[in-house]
Amino acid sequence: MEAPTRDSLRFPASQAQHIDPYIPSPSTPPPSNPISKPHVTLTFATSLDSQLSLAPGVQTALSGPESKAMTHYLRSWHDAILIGAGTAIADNPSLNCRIGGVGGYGGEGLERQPRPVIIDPKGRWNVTAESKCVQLAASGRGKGPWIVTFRGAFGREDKRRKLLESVGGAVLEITIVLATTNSPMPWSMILSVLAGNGIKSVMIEGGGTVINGLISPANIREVDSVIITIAPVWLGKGGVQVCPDEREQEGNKIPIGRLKDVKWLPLGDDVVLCGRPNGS
Ligand SMILES: NC(=O)C1=CN([C@@H]2O[C@H](COP(=O)(O)OP(=O)(O)OC[C@H]3O[C@@H](n4cnc5c(N)ncnc54)[C@H](OP(=O)(O)O)[C@@H]3O)[C@@H](O)[C@H]2O)C=CC1
Ligand SMILES: Nc1nc(O)c(N)c(N[C@@H]2O[C@H](COP(=O)(O)O)[C@@H](O)[C@H]2O)n1
Repeated sequence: MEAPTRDSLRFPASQAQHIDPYIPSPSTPPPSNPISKPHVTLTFATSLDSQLSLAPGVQTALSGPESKAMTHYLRSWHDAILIGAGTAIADNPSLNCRIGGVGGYGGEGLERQPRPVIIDPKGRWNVTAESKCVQLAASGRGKGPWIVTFRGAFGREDKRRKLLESVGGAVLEITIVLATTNSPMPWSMILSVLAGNGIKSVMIEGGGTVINGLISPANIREVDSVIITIAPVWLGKGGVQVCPDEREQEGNKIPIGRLKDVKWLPLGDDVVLCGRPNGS
């Protein structure tokens, strides 16, 4: 293995040992046989007022350097990293792993680089050769992105499809009859498409629509573990909030859910909360 590059990140083993039980890592490798659903780690950074960013469409740095390194450690142990179209458009993200020793940052080829996956049912993301994740794939520092979409959103001749394919990415199409054109894709279907394409573990990073959808009672069973960075900052009203729809039972409001196997890990100025949804 080559030496890690100067711009690579490092996450110490003394901290990684607390995270490893929640992810498919050396101590808990994924199964070798084909699976119907990948391991799902839901992971994001939030403010003290439960917000992901200052405003819709705005990227906001919340994680400090230590928790950012933790996120890249997670990226190094998942086959894929998934975001919604809103995040792809707002952030122009890299979606690669910059931990020293992985492919492109001192390691061989694309070893332990996650596959970027963007949920874009209507083909809203204007991915170009200048998009960061495309540039990284073209220069061997990340895998080509996959877009999961409805059949027809990207035509056969759509130049975005050809661009993705030229860097090892793809458009994965779902054919399904939904109640309305705005109905969400069922998460079970998204995850089964990923499993069918060899993905055994996926970390889902956001944004608000994706997270609130996954922590709703209908979908929370799809989530295996939750790793949340909490930054010591209030962003104020008007940001992108993590707050799922309320839940009622026999006319009374009840909690959406609670985590079990909880661990709190201070990392720099932030604290990282690990847990598993009760029932998973
Ligand atoms: N702090 C953090 O850790 C993170 C912060 N962010 C921030 O979050 C914000 C973006 O959040 P948001 O605007 O809610 O966008 P999202 O990234 O959640 O994307 C939402 C869009 O993705 C598509 N989508 C999501 N789920 C589904 C589904 N089940 N089926 C079909 N389509 C789906 C829809 O596209 P369509 O509308 O075309 O149907 C939807 O409008 C940005 O400001 C970003 O910076 C993002 C990630 C992490
Ligand atoms: N862990 C974390 N902390 C923050 O403060 C963030 N804003 C995010 N955002 C997520 O990371 C993506 C950007 O990552 P790259 O460095 O460009 O690879 C962004 O798209 C969000 O998914 N995450």
